[in-house]
Amino acid sequence: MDQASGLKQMLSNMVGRATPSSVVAGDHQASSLLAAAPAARRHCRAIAVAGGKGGVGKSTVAVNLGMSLSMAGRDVMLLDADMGLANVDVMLGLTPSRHIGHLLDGNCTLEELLLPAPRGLQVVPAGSGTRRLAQLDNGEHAAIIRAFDELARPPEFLLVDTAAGLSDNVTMFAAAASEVILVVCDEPASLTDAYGLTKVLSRDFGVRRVRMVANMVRNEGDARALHQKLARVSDRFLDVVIDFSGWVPHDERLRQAIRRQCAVVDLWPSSQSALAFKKMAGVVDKWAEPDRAGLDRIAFFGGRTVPADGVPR
Ligand SMILES: Nc1ncnc2c1ncn2[C@@H]1O[C@H](COP(=O)(O)OP(=O)(O)OP(=O)(O)O)[C@@H](O)[C@H]1O
Repeated sequence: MDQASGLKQMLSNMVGRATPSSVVAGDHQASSLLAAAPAARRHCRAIAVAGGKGGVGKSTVAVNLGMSLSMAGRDVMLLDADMGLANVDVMLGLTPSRHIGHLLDGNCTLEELLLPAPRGLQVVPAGSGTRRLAQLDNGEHAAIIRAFDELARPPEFLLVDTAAGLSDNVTMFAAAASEVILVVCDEPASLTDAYGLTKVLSRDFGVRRVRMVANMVRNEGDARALHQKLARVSDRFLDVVIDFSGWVPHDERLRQAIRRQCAVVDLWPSSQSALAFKKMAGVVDKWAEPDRAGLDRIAFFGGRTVPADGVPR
């Protein structure tokens, strides 16, 4: 067994045995957006938003992309996976009374954790200032992943806002997701950290494709140049494709929205950054179904679909 298969097997085993008693399927809060869902079966997919470096805009992209998909009529959850240093709830002005630690301790179900955010988005908060959450072991990460996979009615999209760095906290969630968005900005440390994360995901977890989003750039030319820099090195040394999946301009409106604890796509939908997120959501919505081969049960929703009647198969 090679290293990647060994790790996958290990994670798979953990997923199989680590579910806390509280992590059970229950009633999913009805989403009014379902009315907008097409009659066809809806696919459920998890998208990890990562980047390696701190401060590059991972949470910003996760929140605004998630809300843009929600505004387009999709059923979207956002998991704040920056355990112990959560900030999605702060960015959106939400006041959670419970967090993922309560789920792991068996004190609530995942459904009870869901916090309604504006525009139909549902947020799963991670605790802040909680050392225990910052030190979760892989069994606990696996239990969180499994809780989503056991939802009676999974969402169409789960956005997972990951932490900075290369810890298991990041790699577990990114490896379980069907897609990884790599947020990169035009700084050497952002490029090297993004490359480092891609290397670990490809070498140790068999990830074969990541999607790069350039953030805080001046224009599309700069964004594509940034992508070229990263793709050139990874083409040479790694067995992974880095797709260009969009760019977000540096936008003072976005900063102002954050200060007001709002998503810019909600507060100023005509701003440059909001338009970029809207366009990105259109691209993400059209991504082909991920190839789940070899991912076994380490899965946020692997292969699951929900038909328009809401009854999972
Ligand atoms: N497109 C943008 N235009 C202007 N400012 C931005 C943009 N994207 C992000 N920022 C600024 O960068 C800050 C950091 O963004 P964010 O918190 O999303 O980064 P992060 O990668 O999630 O950080 P961490 O790893 O520390 O959680 C934001 O508070 C915001 O002020």
